[in-house]
Amino acid sequence: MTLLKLDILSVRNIHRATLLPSPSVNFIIGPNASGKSSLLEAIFILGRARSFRAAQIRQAIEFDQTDLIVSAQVRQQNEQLSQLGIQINQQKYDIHINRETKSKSDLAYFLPLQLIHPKSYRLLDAGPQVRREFIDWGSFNDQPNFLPAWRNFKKVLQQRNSLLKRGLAKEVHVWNLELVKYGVLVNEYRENYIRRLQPVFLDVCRYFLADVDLELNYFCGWDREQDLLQVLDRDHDKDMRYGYTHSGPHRADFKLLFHGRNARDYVSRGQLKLLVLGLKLAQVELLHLHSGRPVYILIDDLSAELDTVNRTKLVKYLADLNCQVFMSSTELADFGEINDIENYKVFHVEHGAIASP
Ligand SMILES: Nc1ncnc2c1ncn2[C@@H]1O[C@H](COP(=O)(O)OP(=O)(O)OP(=O)(O)O)[C@@H](O)[C@H]1O
Repeated sequence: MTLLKLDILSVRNIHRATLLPSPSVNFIIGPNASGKSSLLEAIFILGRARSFRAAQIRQAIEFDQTDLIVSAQVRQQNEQLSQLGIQINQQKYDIHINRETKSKSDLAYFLPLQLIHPKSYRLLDAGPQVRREFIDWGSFNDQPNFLPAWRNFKKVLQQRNSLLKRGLAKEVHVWNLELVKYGVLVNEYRENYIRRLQPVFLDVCRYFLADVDLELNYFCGWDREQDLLQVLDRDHDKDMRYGYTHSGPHRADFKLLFHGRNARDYVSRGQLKLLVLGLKLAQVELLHLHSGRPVYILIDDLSAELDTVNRTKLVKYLADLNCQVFMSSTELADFGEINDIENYKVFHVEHGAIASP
């Protein structure tokens, strides 16, 4: 799939822009505060109906404007052309794919986006929520049945926690079976995903980091020696006392072991960045391998902390991936040696205006 044409209206300092991107690598360059991240944010909004920088998507609407609009013409794998668009104002959002109204999850499934931006490098050393989101993004794209199981699990968990807070012990017991039913399912999808991701991740890492011993160590959110139902029974008094559910897939996490030790405590910042890139690119590769669905890759501010050799390697790797890539930096030289890359385009951003020479 390829984004053939992109139209942006009122996304931060981009008042109006139209782009005809390369199906391969697109370099976005410009001085600080010119609007490079805003351009990537516009593409992200088109695929996820949210911002990657602001908690409220309406913060991305240009000052003094009421609505933002991002739309695109996409060529699908079967060569069919599709139109998709999103319009957002202070109160609501409208998503359309081929003139039909769609949901956020339809959009996310239609336009799988992998975003790598400065905060992404906190994947391994931030709290577990970001790692669960990482696994869930992969599981969602990998298994169509993951999303309904995950939604049901969330609903049941909320219900159970509300009963715990109200001290309704009998009712809590009734909900345990439902929690186990969906919790076990969510966990199966996640475990299956991590199992298949691991070898792809090792391959990607071998390209960037020679000779490293790496292992993804998944924790499902409860003591695996016991059934989740037994664990809920065991935790019952504690759950009642604190008013929330202590064990279950909502506590899942993973560690990356680097020569047997927790990577985040031992590797250099550059290595940490390469490992996170390895994890994110492994997700792209797996999706591609498994379902043939290409992923759009957005990389904001590539240059920080990677040396020129690794930047050149990364750009070469991305150019060979057969995915459409958009990446930003202040200078073209920040992308390393790009002479061997075929079919790339450069977009200059200045004061919110985007030009391609
Ligand atoms: N809602 C908004 N409406 C208009 N302008 C905005 C809005 N939000 C932010 N801006 C401005 O848009 C400009 C572009 O910001 P952006 O983060 O896209 O720049 P950038 O080129 O990625 O910069 P850097 O290289 O410093 O990361 C900034 O001057 C910012 O203050």
